[in-house]
Amino acid sequence: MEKNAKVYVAGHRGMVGSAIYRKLQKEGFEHILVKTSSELDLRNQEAVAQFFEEEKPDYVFLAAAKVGGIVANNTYRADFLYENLAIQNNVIHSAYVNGVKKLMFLGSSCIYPKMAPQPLKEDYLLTGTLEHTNEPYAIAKIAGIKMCDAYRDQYGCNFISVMPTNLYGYNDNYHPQNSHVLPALIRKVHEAKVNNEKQVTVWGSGSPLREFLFADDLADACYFLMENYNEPNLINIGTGHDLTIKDLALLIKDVLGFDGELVFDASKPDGTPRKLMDVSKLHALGWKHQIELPEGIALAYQDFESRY
Ligand SMILES: NC(=O)c1ccc[n+]([C@@H]2O[C@H](COP(=O)([O-])OP(=O)(O)OC[C@H]3O[C@@H](n4cnc5c(N)ncnc54)[C@H](OP(=O)(O)O)[C@@H]3O)[C@@H](O)[C@H]2O)c1
Ligand SMILES: C[C@@H]1O[C@H](OP(=O)(O)OP(=O)(O)OC[C@H]2O[C@@H](n3cnc4c(=O)[nH]c(N)nc43)[C@H](O)[C@@H]2O)[C@@H](O)[C@H](O)[C@@H]1O
Repeated sequence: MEKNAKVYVAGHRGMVGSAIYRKLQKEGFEHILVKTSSELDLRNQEAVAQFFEEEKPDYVFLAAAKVGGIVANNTYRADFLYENLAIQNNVIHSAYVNGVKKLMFLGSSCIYPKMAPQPLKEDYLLTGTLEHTNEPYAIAKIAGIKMCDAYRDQYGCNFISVMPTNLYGYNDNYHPQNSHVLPALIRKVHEAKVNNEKQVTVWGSGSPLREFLFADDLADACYFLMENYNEPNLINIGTGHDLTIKDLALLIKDVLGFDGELVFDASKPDGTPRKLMDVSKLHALGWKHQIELPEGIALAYQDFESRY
């Protein structure tokens, strides 16, 4: 990407979008285009078409989406399907109509079959049934991947799809019900500590395994792939390491300095037993993550404390 190119970051206020925005600023890009959802609702096809017609961005990072944890996905099933399909259909099609040089679509590790072999290879897409709790969201993301590849086949568009693992970091969502596990546990452990409570409730059994990548590492990977990856088909982005939810909770207790007990709420869903990404394709290209979990949790906690 030329430093004087016009780069549109859709979702620049979100955890991922803001990390990509920071990365582009650090790399010296002069024309970074951003819009809040109240300035430009990406579900509005006409508004998106007009925006692309007027602005004609050269590159697009599509980091705008309706995003949430397992309970949010399972509660707002229609919204996760409709809003994500609408956003990505409008942005990907308008990018084609207006000759965008390259677009990056962000998917998620939940696109893979619930019981796929681990670690998850990119080829496992559509080889089995999905996890029920986030199936609408996963279907939307799979549609986005297929749309990028179809526009490449028919119109020669250089639209790439990247599949990040579970993410955390600055500007995360700490909503008590709708957030992902890592920010939710930071919030719950913090509140137990400051309120002198003796225990913290962890959803599910604690036995599922999850992989976590710091969002600024993801932004670095997105920049690297925007510069170096021009192929059809998706590419995984992760650390290649995972841990149980129970061990994650114990680590967060340790980093935050809370000595209370963990209590497990079996009424909440476990979701996919494991979704460890095979990141050999990305490593072969020459990219590897930098921030390990203990350091990342400490950084995220500092951010949480500065905002709440
Ligand atoms: N978080 C994770 O663990 C994770 C893991 C894998 C992949 N991803 C992917 O990474 C991307 C970003 O996720 P995130 O965690 O950064 O989410 P986030 O923090 O919730 O940010 C989502 C962003 O999307 C924007 N947005 C939502 N609806 C919109 C609409 N109708 N019109 C315009 N903008 C809209 C929001 O804009 P405003 O702030 O202006 O309202 C917000 O900035 C998504 O594609 C997600 O699937 C996330
Ligand atoms: C990357 C994201 O992965 C998401 O799946 P997924 O990792 O199970 O989503 P999470 O909400 O992060 O849940 C991961 C695991 O953590 C457990 N967990 C324990 N305590 C909590 C808590 O307080 N809050 C939350 N949220 N979970 C908690 C949860 O039951 C589940 O087994 C998908 O729903 C999204 O679509 C997206 O793909």
